[in-house]
Amino acid sequence: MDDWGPEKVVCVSDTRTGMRGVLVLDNTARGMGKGGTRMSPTVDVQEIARLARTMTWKWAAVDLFHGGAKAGIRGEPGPDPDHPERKEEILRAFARALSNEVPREYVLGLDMGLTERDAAIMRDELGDRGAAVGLPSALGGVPYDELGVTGYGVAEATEAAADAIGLPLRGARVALQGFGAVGTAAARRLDEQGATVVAVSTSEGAVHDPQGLDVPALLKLRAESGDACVHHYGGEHLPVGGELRADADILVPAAREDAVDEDVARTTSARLVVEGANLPTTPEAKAVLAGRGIVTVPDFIANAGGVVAAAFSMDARYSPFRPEPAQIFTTVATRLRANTVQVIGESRTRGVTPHEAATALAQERVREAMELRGRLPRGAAR
Ligand SMILES: NC(=O)c1ccc[n+]([C@@H]2O[C@H](COP(=O)([O-])OP(=O)(O)OC[C@H]3O[C@@H](n4cnc5c(N)ncnc54)[C@H](O)[C@@H]3O)[C@@H](O)[C@H]2O)c1
Repeated sequence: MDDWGPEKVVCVSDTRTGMRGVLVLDNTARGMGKGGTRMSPTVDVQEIARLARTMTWKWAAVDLFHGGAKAGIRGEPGPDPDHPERKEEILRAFARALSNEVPREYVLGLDMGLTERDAAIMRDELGDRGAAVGLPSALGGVPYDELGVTGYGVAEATEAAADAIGLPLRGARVALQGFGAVGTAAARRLDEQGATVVAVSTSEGAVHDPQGLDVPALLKLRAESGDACVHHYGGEHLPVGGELRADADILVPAAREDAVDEDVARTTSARLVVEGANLPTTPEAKAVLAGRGIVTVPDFIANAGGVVAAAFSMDARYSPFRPEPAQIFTTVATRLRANTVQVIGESRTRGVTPHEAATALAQERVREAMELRGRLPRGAAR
């Protein structure tokens, strides 16, 4: 709890189904609270409050008018063989318990542990078309991962950042960690942009070719055999993590947290790191990269494509028309490019890291909105 928020915390429970959950509205100065709904056995108020705060900064950094919020349901998200209806009962109980807040103050959505089908159930329970986003496409939802919106945005941010540091993307060598929803879409777009993708990994291993991998062939193998695609691709194979040490101009960690550690930061040949995953660089590594003059595009700037798509879904809730993917892609490209250039510029002028610059920018935007709405704490400097 501080001057930013949270504005409202609602804990809910239901003894009949055993449902326990929480909704946190963090800061709504720039617009109504929006953030996904997660289900995990360890959810607690503090975790959801922290994630809601992250959403406050994420929306402000991408300059879209929503505020920070997040919701969580405590429970096993997987199927319960002894009680197959249990998850649905819990989801319905959770949605009912929040009927005062949803959809006026919060819209249910997807995060860890929930699927599109779960979003459909919660929307059904509240009987309001506006109650949830993240719906299956048969109900008008936007399939972000299928479209590859986030990875596309990562590639657009990469091109803008490369331009900003005087490194033409055409011909630049890119090493990519992770070949899932984000990694595949980033690789596809980077290939279209003329970059040379020299290394790609999945949890099964990595493939490497200093002359450039055949990205369309790898994408085809990925569609056929998932993460095992790396075993079916010819050429040089590296162990998991080898891709981060490959000779490259640009590093795109798009798989997991803390992948770029101090050792990678000290030895990488890259001039640019673009964070496709959430929190892929340790704080120590960030400091080392900054010290070596290697520019990092922060996660909440580079992977905000999903957030932009979520904004379109929010807008489309009461419309009978499906949001047009072409319009989403254009907005993702324009916004993420502009934000990347602005954050790199500010980090140079202020002499701070891009992460610090991005956070400061987001905080200034929220502060300005609070001031305009008369929400600054008494005595705060105006
Ligand atoms: N999907 C989105 O729209 C989105 C939006 C914002 C942020 N993110 C973040 O991006 C990251 C990736 O998400 P995703 O949706 O692509 O997940 P995903 O599950 O679709 O794919 C993850 C990929 O990473 C690989 N991987 C896992 N551990 C690895 C390791 N140690 N080394 C190499 N590869 C490894 C997996 O094999 C898989 O190919 C996560 O941090 C996620 O939070 C995703």
